[in-house]
Amino acid sequence: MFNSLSERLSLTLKQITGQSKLTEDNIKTSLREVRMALLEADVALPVVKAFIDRVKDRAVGQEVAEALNPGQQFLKIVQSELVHVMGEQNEVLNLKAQPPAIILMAGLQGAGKTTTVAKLARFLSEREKKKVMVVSADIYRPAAIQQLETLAAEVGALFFPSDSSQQPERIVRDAVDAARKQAVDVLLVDTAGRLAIDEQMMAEIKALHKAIEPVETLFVVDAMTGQDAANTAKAFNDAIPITGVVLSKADGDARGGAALSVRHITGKPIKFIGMGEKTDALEAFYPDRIASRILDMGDVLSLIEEVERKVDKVKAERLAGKIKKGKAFDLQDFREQLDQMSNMGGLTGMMDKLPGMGQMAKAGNQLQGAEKQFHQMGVIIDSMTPLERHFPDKIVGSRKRRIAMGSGTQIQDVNRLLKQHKQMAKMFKKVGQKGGMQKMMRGMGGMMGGQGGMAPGGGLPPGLGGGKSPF
Ligand SMILES: Nc1nc2c(ncn2[C@@H]2O[C@H](COP(=O)(O)OP(=O)(O)OP(=O)(O)O)[C@@H](O)[C@H]2O)c(=O)[nH]1
Repeated sequence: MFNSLSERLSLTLKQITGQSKLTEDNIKTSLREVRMALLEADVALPVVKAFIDRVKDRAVGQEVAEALNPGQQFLKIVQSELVHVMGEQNEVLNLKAQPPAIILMAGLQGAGKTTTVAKLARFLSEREKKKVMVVSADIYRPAAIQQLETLAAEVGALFFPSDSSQQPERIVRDAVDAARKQAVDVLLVDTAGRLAIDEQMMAEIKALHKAIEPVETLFVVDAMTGQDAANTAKAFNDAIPITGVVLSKADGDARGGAALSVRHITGKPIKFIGMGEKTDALEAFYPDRIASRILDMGDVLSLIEEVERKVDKVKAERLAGKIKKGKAFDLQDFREQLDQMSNMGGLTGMMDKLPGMGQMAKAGNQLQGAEKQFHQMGVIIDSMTPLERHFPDKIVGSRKRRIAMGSGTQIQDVNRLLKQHKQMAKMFKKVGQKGGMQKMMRGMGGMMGGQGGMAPGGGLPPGLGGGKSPF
């Protein structure tokens, strides 16, 4: 995410770090570099201009903190201006309405509306404990209604059926009635996309807006379209006031132009970012956290939240208890650890959020190689019987060949997995015997489990933002 911008800015800021003093001259060079970095990231020109002016004013002005050197000082100003340009704070959804609170979703074709409706439904029901209903008013693409129905079932939201012979206005009015009768807290309304913002789209959505008076109107834009995303959102907002923007596909956006332009150009906040195709890949938009990611300073808070949400605490506690009691770490335990890691977005997903690791994550090939290997290990373990997973030492040569065949791998892959597991099991045994559990958990960043892994600040190695482990 935002790799190119982050790389460019990190380089620029490194250059100025060596300076003993911030002068008009060396600021000029650095500002030019920052400007170039922003333009290359496809940030809209008025935003770049305003950004550079503010950084310049503050850097040349009276902001000398004694504890900082000029490079750090400059970095601090750039960071706080990045936060400023993205809107300072996270803006939460406004759900204060006579139930159902209605959220109208709009966006261009393929922007990611339907996926975002499903993600939001999941977000609201899982995290906010709301009863959610979804409805599609897209009568032009029958598959869109079906797509929403499937996704609704996946995320456990109520689905209000509609079909392409109906009028969008009728559909949404009926959905509101149904939602009211079923005591639904939030009704999410998916609408048809268009290739561009045209009169027909606006007329239809205006009518819908009038009919249901949504408490939130969210415009979904594809982050990869850069500053165009901000301009499209502005054009839409000029016709119907939106309450916020959802930036989809931010996971594939190396530039960051949309994230940095939307607020300034539209005056509206980005409320969420889409970070993948799956229904759990939605993050609330925090300007300060995104600024840290852009500057490769990590986003430890998001990582901790993710650990808390995604790590299966029951399994992690069970493993911690097992090891403390000196019981064997078997292949089933190993499999569960692989699953936990994959839930966390794999190695690359985690690295991206650790300070200073962004560049490493970008170097990516090795990481991707490791991810592939983890995936392969999972498949191999799945091809074993429960007994084999529990007693891997008993797996004989002929079974290894069958396991390799069953998992589409080679016998040497199976051997490698068994060897790696043996080493891990040995380490766990030693740790269990010596009561060195705490030390090991701390060393492993607590990701492998135990109470410490789940506590805020305990999920990361000290020095990487995790602070003291509660162990
Ligand atoms: N990588 C990634 N892909 C996404 C994200 N959000 C949506 N997509 C993908 O983008 C494509 C289009 O998403 P849809 O949700 O169907 O888009 P839409 O706006 O409803 O499309 P129309 O109904 O045709 O206007 C799908 O392949 C989604 O899986 C995201 O945050 N990250």
